[in-house]
Amino acid sequence: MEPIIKGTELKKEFSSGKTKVLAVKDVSIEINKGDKIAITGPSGCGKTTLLNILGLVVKPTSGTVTINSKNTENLSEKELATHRNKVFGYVVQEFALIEEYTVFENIEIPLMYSSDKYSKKKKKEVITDVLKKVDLSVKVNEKAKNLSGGQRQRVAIARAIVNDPQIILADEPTGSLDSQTGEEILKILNSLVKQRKTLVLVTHDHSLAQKCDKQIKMSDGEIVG
Ligand SMILES: Nc1ncnc2c1ncn2[C@@H]1O[C@H](COP(=O)(O)OP(=O)(O)OP(=O)(O)O)[C@@H](O)[C@H]1O
Repeated sequence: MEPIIKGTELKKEFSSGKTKVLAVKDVSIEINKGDKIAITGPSGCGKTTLLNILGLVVKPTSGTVTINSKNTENLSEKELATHRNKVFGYVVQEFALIEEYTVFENIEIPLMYSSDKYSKKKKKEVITDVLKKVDLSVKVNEKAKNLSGGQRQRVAIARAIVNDPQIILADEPTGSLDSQTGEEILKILNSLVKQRKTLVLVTHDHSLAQKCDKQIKMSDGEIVG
C-alpha cells in the first residue's frame, strides 16, 4: 500500500536577517492510511515546521512531499490550496476561531472554500453531523467567544473534519487545556481515527503521545527515534 503522505529528504531553512536556522534538517517519513502518529521533542526542534511541510502549508527548502502518490513539488498555489482543503483537517493549539461568529458559522467556513457546492440544507446536515461527533450539538448557535477552552477545541475539530479530510493534523491540540479537558479532546480525536482517519499529532505531552500507535522523536531538526 502506498503511503498517504511521503516526505523525502526534507529540509527547511529559515533566515531572519543574517542568521539562518535549519529548522528541519534531513527528514524522511511515511504516513500510512489509518496511522496514528505522535511527533514529540523539545521546544524548537522543528515539530511544527515538519507538520506544516507535510500539510503543504510551508514549502520545504529541499526535498519532496508526495500525497496519495502525487508529487506536490510543482503544484501551483491554487492546486496546493485545493489539496490542503480536500486532504487535510488542521487543529491548532490556539483554536483559531472567529470570536463573533457562532459555532455553526465557524464550522461553515471550510465549506465555503470547498470545491463541492453545498445547498443550505446539505450544509445544515453536515454541520449537525460533525457537531454530534464532537458532542457539542447544544451550542450550535452560541458565539465562539462564549465557549470554554474544551468547547472551543471541539468546534475547531468539527471545523477541521467538516470537509471529511483523509488526514487530521493536530499541533498541540491540548496545549491550552487542563489535563482532564485534554483527555476528552484526545478521546474525540481517537474516535475519529477509529473511523479510519489518519492522525498526525504534535505534542509535548507524553501521556498523549503514548496513546498513539507510533511515536516519532525529533531533536534539533532531525528524527532521532
Ligand atoms: N517563520 C519562521 N522564521 C524564522 N524561524 C522560524 C520560523 N518558524 C520556525 N522557526 C525556527 O525554526 C525552529 C523550529 O521551530 P518549530 O516551531 O518547528 O519548533 P517546534 O518543535 O514546533 O517548537 P515548539 O514545541 O516550541 O512549538 C526554531 O528555532 C524556530 O525559531
